[in-house]
Amino acid sequence: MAGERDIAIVIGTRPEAIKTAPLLLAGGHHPRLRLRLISTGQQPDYCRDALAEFGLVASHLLPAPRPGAALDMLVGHHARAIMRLLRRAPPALMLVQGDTSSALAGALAARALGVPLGHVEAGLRSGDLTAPWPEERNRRVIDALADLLFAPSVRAAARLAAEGHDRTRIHRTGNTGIDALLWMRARRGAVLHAPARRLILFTCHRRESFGAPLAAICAAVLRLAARGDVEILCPVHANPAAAAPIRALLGGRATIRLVAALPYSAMVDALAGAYLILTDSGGIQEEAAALGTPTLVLRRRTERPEVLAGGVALVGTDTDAIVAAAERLLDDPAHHRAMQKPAWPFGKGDAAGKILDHIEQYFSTGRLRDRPLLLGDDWTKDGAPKGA
Ligand SMILES: CC(=O)N[C@@H]1[C@@H](OP(=O)(O)OP(=O)(O)OC[C@H]2O[C@@H](n3ccc(=O)[nH]c3=O)[C@H](O)[C@@H]2O)O[C@H](CO)[C@@H](O)[C@@H]1O
Repeated sequence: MAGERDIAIVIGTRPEAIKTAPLLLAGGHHPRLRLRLISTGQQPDYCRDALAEFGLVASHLLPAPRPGAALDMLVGHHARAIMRLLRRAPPALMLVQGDTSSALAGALAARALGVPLGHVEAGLRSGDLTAPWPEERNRRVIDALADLLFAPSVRAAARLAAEGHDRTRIHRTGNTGIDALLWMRARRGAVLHAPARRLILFTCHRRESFGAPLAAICAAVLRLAARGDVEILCPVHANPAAAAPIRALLGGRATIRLVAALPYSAMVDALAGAYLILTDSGGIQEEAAALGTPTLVLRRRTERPEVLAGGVALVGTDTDAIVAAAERLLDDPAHHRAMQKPAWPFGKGDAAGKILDHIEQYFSTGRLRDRPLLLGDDWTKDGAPKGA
């Protein structure tokens, strides 16, 4: 259509597919923006399956890197492939989501092509470059390269301002992961809680968990499984570095179900129906907070401290600490009820529409808003969030 702006969205992994789906759904019939998805091939099957859950297909699938390529080699591989695809007809704007190698590659390619860049989920920080690695590094670099910073929370927007980013580029939109969660929940049936044996949903796939931390986490899971009053469901990530030890340590137990990665629809059912969630995932922290499912985060650090006010607790990777926190939730109904508090620090599911509005404004005014978004009823004069 004449006058349409071409927006290229780069994705590479399952969470990126899930978190960009709402943008495609919201922008599907936009009169002035034409959105298309470029899948880098970092996790092609996960992306294809996750998009299919929303009735979506990527417009382009780039050649996958050779198996076993080192993580930082992926960035160069994906960036070159993106530039080869776009250099003859660069888009009006590129969007990347989150903090993966594909997201960093998309940001570098946008800069090399001279194309404006938007970052969805900008400003998440753990404050530790080693945890999570390389995501903390990736998102800091992407934010330094981006023209539009879509912050998922008040804290993330404040962090960007504190880092000196131009406040007129910072837009507090909420996270599209909540849009995806609510979209899927609206299409699923009522939540079925297992009356007799309570469901514990367990996922673990982060690089910094590999080795001793993962062994300690699995030792905690085995102790909980031995109680006899819980059923543990563990969707095993395709990454062999996570899958092999989990299968070796947890396989063959009657009360532990190891399954392949769940379709997003089934995952949302499990998140809503679980009595307790044990996870080192990032997105699941946001989803669990919104659903009010008590969750123990199996990490040293989280870039989502906003969720810790509700029913999500950071417990680390020590076996005894995980067992103690889980058993308190299993044996103290009042404590479990107190943790069943939905919290919405990452928005109410309208982030995609806000992002598209800001993109349109960027094009229509040719520059960003005059009045920095950070001043207003949520913010003090020096840009700190009120009550933070
Ligand atoms: C440092 C960090 O935290 N970075 C995060 C990381 O994503 P993550 O840690 O959230 O990754 P996963 O846990 O793999 O995916 C989670 C999604 O997948 C769904 N799911 C899970 C298991 C399954 O069997 N079936 C599913 O459907 C689940 O409900 C959820 O929506 O990278 C993203 C992209 O850059 C970032 O945005 C995000 O901050």
